[in-house]
Amino acid sequence: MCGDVRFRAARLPGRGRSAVAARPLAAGEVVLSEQPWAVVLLPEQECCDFSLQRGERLLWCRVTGLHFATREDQKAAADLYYKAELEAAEAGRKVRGTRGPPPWRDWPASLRLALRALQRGVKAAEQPWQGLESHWEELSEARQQQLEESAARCLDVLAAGLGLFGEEEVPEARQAFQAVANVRQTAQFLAAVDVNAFTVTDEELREVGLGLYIRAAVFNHAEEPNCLQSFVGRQLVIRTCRPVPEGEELCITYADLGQLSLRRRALLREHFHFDVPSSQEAEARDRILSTVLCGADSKKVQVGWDAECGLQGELAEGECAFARDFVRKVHNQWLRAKDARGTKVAQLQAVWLDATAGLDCRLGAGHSMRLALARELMDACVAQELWQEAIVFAREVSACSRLIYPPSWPMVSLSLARLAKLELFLGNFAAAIRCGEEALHGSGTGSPTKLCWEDRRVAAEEIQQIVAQARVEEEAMSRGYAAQEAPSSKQKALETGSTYLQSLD
Ligand SMILES: C[S@@+](CC[C@H](N)C(=O)[O-])C[C@H]1O[C@@H](n2cnc3c(N)ncnc32)[C@H](O)[C@@H]1O
Repeated sequence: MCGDVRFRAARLPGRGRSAVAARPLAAGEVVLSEQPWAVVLLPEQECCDFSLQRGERLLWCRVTGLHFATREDQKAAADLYYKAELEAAEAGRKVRGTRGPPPWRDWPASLRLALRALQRGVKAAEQPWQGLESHWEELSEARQQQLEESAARCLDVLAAGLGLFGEEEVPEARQAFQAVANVRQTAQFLAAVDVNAFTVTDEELREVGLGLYIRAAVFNHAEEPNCLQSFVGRQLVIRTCRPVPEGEELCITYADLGQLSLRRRALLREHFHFDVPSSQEAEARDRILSTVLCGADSKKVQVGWDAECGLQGELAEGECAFARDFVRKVHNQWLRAKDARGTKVAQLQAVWLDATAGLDCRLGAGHSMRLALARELMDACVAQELWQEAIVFAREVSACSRLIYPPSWPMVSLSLARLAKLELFLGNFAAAIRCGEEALHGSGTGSPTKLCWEDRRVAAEEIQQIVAQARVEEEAMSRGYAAQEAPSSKQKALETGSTYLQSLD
C-alpha cells in the first residue's frame, strides 16, 4: 500500500483493540493485505500445504506426511516451518522406533496452527502474537488445564524440532526455545489462537485452512460489517464493502450472515466471549430465515431451523405449534432421505415438495431450511447428471441467497455464477448471460466485481468465458445455425475453466 495508511489500531470502549479508518475509504478498497504468520490445512484437504492450491499431483513428504504443489512451495515452507517439522518428525521416529506419520498430524487444526506459529517464533526469535486477546481469565479451570496439557505436547515437539533432545545441542536454539518454553504462557497462546485464527477459504468459498494473521487480528465483528475478508491462496485480503468515512470502526463478520442471529450470537458468546445487541437489520434477516407460511391465506409464522441443531427452540415458541411440528417433520424426513441408497434424489425431491408446496404449511422463500435443502438437491442432481433437475434447484439457491444476504455478497455472486454455468450447459443462453452478468457486476450498490472477484481471478475468468460463450451461441442461434455449425454449448461448457464447478466437469 506504499505508505498509504488506510486503518489504524485504536482501543475502543468495550471492544478492546479495534481497526479504525485512517481516511475516507471507497467501497471495494483494500484495507489490508497480509501473509499469515502461520497457516495449516483443515483435515481431508487435497491441497498444497504451503500455497493451499488444490492439486492432484502433489509432491509428498513421507516423513512429515505433508504435500506440496511444487519444489518452490516446499522450499518456501522449509524456512518457515517445514524444516522444524521434518526434524521433529525424524527425532520422534528415532524415539518411537516407528515409521508412521508424526502424531501431531492428527491434532485439531488450532493446535497444529499454534505449533507451527511457535516453530516460526522460535526460529525467528519473535513472538508477534504478544498482545492478542486470549480471554484466559474467563476460561473455566478445566479448560485452562486442557490447554496446559496441549501446550506441554506442543513444547515437546518444538524441543524435538530444535534437536534439544538429541546428542548435539545448539546453545542459541536452547536460548530461543526457553523464551517460549513456559507451559502457562504457551497455554495462553493456544487460547489466543482460538480467538484470533481465521478460517481460510478457496475461490468457491470452501473452507480449506486455518491461519494466524497478526495485523488482521485487530478487526472486530459486526452484524452489519463494512469490510469483507477473502483469500488469495494463503494471503488474506480485507476490503471495504461500502464507503466508510474517516474515523469509523472497520469490522468484518466472524460468522455466516445466512445463519439465524440466535446461533451467531451463541457462537460469539461461547467462542469469542462477547455478545452483540440485536439490530433491526438482523431481526429482518431472522424473519426471512424463519418464515413459514400457513394455510390458504399464507399466514406468516416464525419457526427457526439450523443445520447443526435442527429446530431452534426460542424462535419456535409462539402461537403456531402446527408450523413447528411441520418443520420438525420435514427435518426428520430429510434425515431419512439422506441415508437412502440409490433413491436419494427421488426421496429428497419428495421432501422438497412437502416442504415447499404443502397446502397447510410451507417454507417461506428465504427459510434457512429451504436454502439448505435446495443446495443439497442441486449437488445431488449434479452428481447424478440430472441437469434439468439441477438447474431448478440452482435457481432456488440463487433466489434464496439473494433474499438472505446483503446485495453483492460473495455467497450470492457465487450462486449466480454456478447457475450461469448450468444455464449455458442447458442451452439457455439469455439466462446464462443475465446470471453471469449479475454474478460479475451485481444488481445493487457497492462494488461487486472487486468484492467478490478481485481475489478469485480463476473463477472470475471462467464466468467471463461463460458469458462470452453464451453471447456467441445466442448470436449464432438468432442467425439460425446454432445446432450444426457452432460448437455445442455442452461441449463449450465442459471446456471452460478447470476449477470452478468441478462437479459439472
Ligand atoms: C480477533 S479479536 C479482535 C481484536 C480484539 N478487540 C483485541 O483487543 O485484540 C476478537 C475479540 O475481540 C472482541 N470483539 C470483537 N468484536 C467485538 C464486538 N463487536 N463487541 C465487543 N467485543 C468484540 C472480543 O473480545 C473477541 O474475542
